[in-house]
Amino acid sequence: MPDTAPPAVVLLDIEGTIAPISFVHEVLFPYARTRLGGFLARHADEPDIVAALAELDQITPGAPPLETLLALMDRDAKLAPLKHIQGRIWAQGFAAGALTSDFYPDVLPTLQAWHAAGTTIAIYSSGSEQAQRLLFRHSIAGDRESLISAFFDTRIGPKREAASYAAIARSLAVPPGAVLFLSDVEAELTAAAAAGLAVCQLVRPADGTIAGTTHPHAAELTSVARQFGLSQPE
Ligand SMILES: CSCCC(=O)C(=O)COP(=O)(O)O
Ligand SMILES: [Mg+2]
Repeated sequence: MPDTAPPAVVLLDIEGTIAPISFVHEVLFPYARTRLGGFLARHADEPDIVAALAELDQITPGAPPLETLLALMDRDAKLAPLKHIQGRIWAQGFAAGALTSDFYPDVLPTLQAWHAAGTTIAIYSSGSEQAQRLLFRHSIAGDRESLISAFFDTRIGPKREAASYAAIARSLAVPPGAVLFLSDVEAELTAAAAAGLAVCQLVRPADGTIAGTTHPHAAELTSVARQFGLSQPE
């Protein structure tokens, strides 16, 4: 057992941490990409889409929105307006039953055990808050959104900047040291550690993640639970 108290809050990344990279890149991203043109044709006059396109226009002034969004998708840009539009398209896919979220097998049972033990669980992903909620609502085990107390996206700040993690701890009203952040990306963990969070890298064999040398690592959430004194699923 670890000699420090278990974290009060576990903050989790999505892609590569709780959901396979292949699901995000081979299912979600293509789903949004192929429907983007039709979506814009039907929804470009809705207030949230007008706002997202206006934000994009500040990045690439005067460029056609469809071309800009496709180019941003091609380089996997983690920009809030792109993420908002992807989230809106995925919402239609989930509602139609064309999409079901894919979590690693250890994820939902372990989150359930942590939640039952009173650990606060929060998400921090580049995906929009709406998209994050959809993922939990449409799990293969049914609606699991209630496991999660807070959802953070890049509106709170970039994932590779320490200030974002300090802002998340403030928003959760806990000291940074009470939060354990889990991600597959070393640069995100380094930023979180600089803000005073405890961190652990998820090194998922299925994703081919390479363990860094700086932070503790684990192949599954059950191993995270062992290392940090959190509950185990039954
Ligand atoms: C429904 S969540 C989609 C995740 C996403 O859009 C993405 O870019 C992955 O980013 P993460 O910060 O979770 O690695
Ligand atoms: Mg990730």
